[in-house]
Formats: sequence, structure tokens, C-alpha cells
Amino acid sequence: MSVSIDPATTVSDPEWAQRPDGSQISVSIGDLALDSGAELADVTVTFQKWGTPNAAKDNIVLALHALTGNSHVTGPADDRFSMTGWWDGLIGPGCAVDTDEWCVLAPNSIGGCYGSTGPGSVAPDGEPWGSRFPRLTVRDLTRSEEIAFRSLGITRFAAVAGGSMGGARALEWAVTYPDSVGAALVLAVGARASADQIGTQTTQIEAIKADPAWRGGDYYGSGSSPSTGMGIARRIAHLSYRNDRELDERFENSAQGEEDPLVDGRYSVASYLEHQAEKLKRRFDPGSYVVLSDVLNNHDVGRGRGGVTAALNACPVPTIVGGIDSDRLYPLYQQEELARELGNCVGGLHVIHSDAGHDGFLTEFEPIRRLLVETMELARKQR
Ligand SMILES: CC(=O)SCCNC(=O)CCNC(=O)[C@H](O)C(C)(C)COP(=O)(O)OP(=O)(O)OC[C@H]1O[C@@H](n2cnc3c(N)ncnc32)[C@H](O)[C@@H]1OP(=O)(O)O
Ligand SMILES: N[C@@H](CCO)C(=O)O
Repeated sequence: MSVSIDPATTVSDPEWAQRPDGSQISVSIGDLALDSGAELADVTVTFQKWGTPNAAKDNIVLALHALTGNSHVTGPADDRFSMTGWWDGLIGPGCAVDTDEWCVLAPNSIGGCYGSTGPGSVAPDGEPWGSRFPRLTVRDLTRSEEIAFRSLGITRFAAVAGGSMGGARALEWAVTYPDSVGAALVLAVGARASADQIGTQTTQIEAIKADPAWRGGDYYGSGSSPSTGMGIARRIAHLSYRNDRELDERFENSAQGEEDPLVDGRYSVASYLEHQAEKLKRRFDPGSYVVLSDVLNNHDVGRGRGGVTAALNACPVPTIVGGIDSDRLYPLYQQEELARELGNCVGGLHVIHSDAGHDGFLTEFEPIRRLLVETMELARKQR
């Protein structure tokens, strides 16, 4: 295994730990055995860090991003990341996760397009993975992270935290590696994908694959990309990320500006969705969107563990579970199940009030801040 920074130079373990806040660090973990029985060759896991590990390495926190997120958890938009950190203001000196005390590591998920191995990465034969990229599960993502961090000498995290796909990753971390997790914060997710989620996400995948530029997944290097398909997928997704009442209060059935929807103009909500689609096209790879949407479909914490209830019951990690009352993609009953069945759920289900729907795990700063503070208090007790 080798460790490199940004991402060329190979360095030794103590050096990565001293790198400045926000540094991008890349770890080669070799071949990764997957849940499907396949193997992903020559895998790289990249991550960013804030704060510094202490000598005992018992102050390290894992922040896990959602579907189209990345390692840029905190800080302003920059050249590398065109969006503000997804929990900006919650992680940093003096913040809920105070990086004067804690060292936060945020891995880019494999399958994505922000540095860790994904379908657009170059395979060992020198060609992009494309259609050859294997199907992944959330457990494959966490396994790649566990191997990468263990290679850096990290065998235990004081806390793991995330929402949506990040929540699924945090849950898998707690269930798969209970001895390696002091406390967990699991937000806006369920124990397994529901039929509704699989239906919606499969429809999004099909929208991308229906784009002629998809070329069976082998469009890398072709000069075009199925971004039109991904734009449609994102519109469908974004509707599921917001609440129907909130959308109607904001947009009603009004026209966009001076446009006339009865002639050739757009409705305001259609313009809003188009804007969200265009933004994603500028920063995300359609192939990764397909792979990671499928990862969400494959989420099942009970697979191979005697079912969801048995898997959750057996998890001893002190876990805080949060859900959003207007979330129509991951409705509250799914977090109620987590809170009820997890072996060591702390404080029952924490309901976050938001008009924003699923996106509340990103937009509701104060409730998320409080849950992070509680999680870090739990983590402190476990040290
Ligand atoms: C961990 C992770 O999940 S990382 C990934 C998270 N980030 C993303 O997914 C990026 C996409 N953005 C979003 O999902 C959301 O904007 C959030 C969750 C980040 C923030 O939500 P909110 O603050 O409620 O933003 P909202 O839904 O109101 O969207 C605002 C945008 O819509 C635009 N908009 C609003 N109305 C219209 C309209 N009628 N026509 C066109 N654009 C419109 C605004 O100008 C604004 O644009 P900007 O984001 O380029 O500044
Ligand atoms: N806005 C988030 C929502 C998915 O959970 C994302 O794109 O990752």
C-alpha cells in the first residue's frame, strides 16, 4: 500500500497527519473484494482531513458524504470543489465538531468522481473502467475505507456521522466494525432501501442509460457525456429531496418570469429543477451517478446477517438517529425502525422539523449542530 498527497508523492504515515486542514490525501489499497463476489482492482481511496490526530489516535471522526457529495465537508467553494462544504460551519475550530479537539477525516466514496476509484478512473489496463466497473454495495464502500484507514494506523474512530447515503455508510460502519466506532450519528436513512427508493432510483438510472451518449457506459474519452440523461435523473431526484408542500408554497403553478407555459415557456418549478440539473452537470459524472444510485438500491444492513432486525439488535455502538419530518424519500418510519431496533440507540428518534424534506439534513443547521454536539459528547465518554 502507498500513501500519497495531492496525489503524487508517496509519504509515510506521520506526514499525512501533519498536513494542513483541508489537505487531500490518497491511499492505494490494492484489490478490493466486493459483496458481489467480484474484485475491483487497484483501488484508491482519497480523503480530506481537518485537525490533527493525537498520539493515541483516539480523537478521529469520520464524516461521510451523501450521493453526490464529496470530501469537502467544510469551507467555501474553491477550484477543486465547486460547492460550499456540505456541513460548512459545523466542523472546524470552535464548531460542533471542534477540530482543535477532533481530527475529522472525510473519504470520497469509491464509485464516485472526486478522487477515489470510480467508473471514470483508469483501470490497470490503462483504459477507463466504464462499463466494466462492478456493482457496489454500501458495505463495499465502508470496506474500502476501513482498509485505507487501517493502512494509516487508524483502527478506531471516535465517531462516524452522515446523512442519506452518508447515513447508510455510518450505519454500515457501526454494524460492520462495532469495535472501531465509538459513537455514530445516522441521519435521514433507513435500514435497507425501500421499494419506493429503488423504484425512483432505478428510474433515474434508466434516464441516464437512455441518453445516446451513454454508449453502454463507455463514453469516457468519446468527447460526449450522457449529461442530458443525468439532468433528467437529477430533476426526478431533486423532487424527492424536497417536500411537495414546500415546493408548492415556493413555486405554485406560476410561470417562470415573463415566460408563458401555455405557449413555449416554463413553469417556475421546471426552471428551478433545470437549474439544479445544470449545476449537477457541471460537477458530477453520470457514470458515478449510475453506480452510486445502484449502491443506494443495494443498501441492506441485514443482508447476510439474518435480516435487518437481527443486524440492528446486535449493534452495540451508541448511536444517535435523526430523521426529518417532511422527508418523503426516507420517511420517518424508516428512522423509527432504526431507533427501535438498534442495540444501543441513544435518546430515541430525534425528529428534525424542516419544510425542506430530505435535504433538511443539509439545510437545518441548528438541529444538525445539536445532534453533532450530542454525538461528540457520546464519543468523549467512549474514549
Ligand atoms: C453531502 C451531500 O449531500 S453533498 C451534496 C449537496 N449539495 C447538492 O446536492 C447541491 C445541489 N443543491 C441542493 O441540493 C440544495 O440547493 C441544497 C440542499 C444544497 C441547499 O438547499 P436550499 O438552500 O434550500 O436551496 P434551494 O433548493 O432553494 O435552491 C437554491 C437555488 O435554486 C435557484 N432557484 C430558485 N428558484 C429558481 C427558479 N425559479 N429558476 C431557476 N433557479 C431557481 C436559486 O437561484 C439557487 O441557486 P444557487 O444554488 O445556484 O445559488
Ligand atoms: N443533495 C444530496 C441529496 C442526496 O441525499 C446529494 O445530492 O447528495
